[in-house]
Amino acid sequence: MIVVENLSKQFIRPSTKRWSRSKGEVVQAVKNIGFTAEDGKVTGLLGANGAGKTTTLRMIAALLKQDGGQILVDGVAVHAGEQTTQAKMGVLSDARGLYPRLTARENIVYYGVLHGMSRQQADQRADFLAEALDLKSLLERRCDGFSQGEKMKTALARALVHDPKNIILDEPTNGLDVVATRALREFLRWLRSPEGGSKCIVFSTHIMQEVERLCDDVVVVAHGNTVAQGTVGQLLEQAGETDFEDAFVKLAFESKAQLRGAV
Ligand SMILES: Nc1ncnc2c1ncn2[C@@H]1O[C@H](COP(=O)(O)OP(=O)(O)OP(=O)(O)O)[C@@H](O)[C@H]1O
Repeated sequence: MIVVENLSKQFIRPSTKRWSRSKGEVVQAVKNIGFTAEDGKVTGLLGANGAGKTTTLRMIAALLKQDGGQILVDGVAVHAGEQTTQAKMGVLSDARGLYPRLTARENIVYYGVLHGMSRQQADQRADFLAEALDLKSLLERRCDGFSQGEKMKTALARALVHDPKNIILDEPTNGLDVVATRALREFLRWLRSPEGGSKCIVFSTHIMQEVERLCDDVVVVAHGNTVAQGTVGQLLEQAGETDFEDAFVKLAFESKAQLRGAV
């Protein structure tokens, strides 16, 4: 289970003016994000471009230090760069970061060994994940030259090699065709089921269909803030709409205008 409370993060974007004395522009990427993602559920972070989804997921994954707020993963506080919570999490970030000279299997096994698995265990797990993600024909190929979708599937298998209880996915269907997207959706449904281990899955997206088809719970993020959380049905009701896209636009953009006005 992942609990996020009052999360905030700003960046300084360096000045583009060569002789400027200013340190740069302050970008408040995350202002106040909070939500709970439960075990056995798929929680979707839904927001427009630049809403703060990736920044939030990177803080949950302990890849980036927050300025304020707290994150608990299975009751343990996340501290950026520390291993404590990383072992409990599988993270697929936007920078897929595979080693191009290694085969898909070597990439997956290497990661497993880093997580304390024996080579044999990691090898067996690579076979299992390759079967589940339709990756078998790629396992012994070097990642150099993989298509976007092939890279994504390999990176996903690598993120799941140590069978983590919590799974963080940043736009996982990016670059996947319709067949691969369906297969991934099926696999995520299995992971959240009791047979698949009742995993806690959090993923970011701006694709409405994905949210409607997969998410048990949706967190609407706008302009660095959580503006709504609930099931698709609850959000439709809250917005007074029958179409989910209309509901999202209402919740995200009308709240965004209000939040901007409040600053
Ligand atoms: N390292 C950084 N330096 C400066 N600004 C940043 C940095 N990382 C993110 N930002 C800014 O923070 C804001 C939120 O970015 P973030 O990537 O979290 O949004 P997002 O919701 O994931 O967007 P998208 O759907 O387009 O990926 C954006 O305005 C972005 O330009």
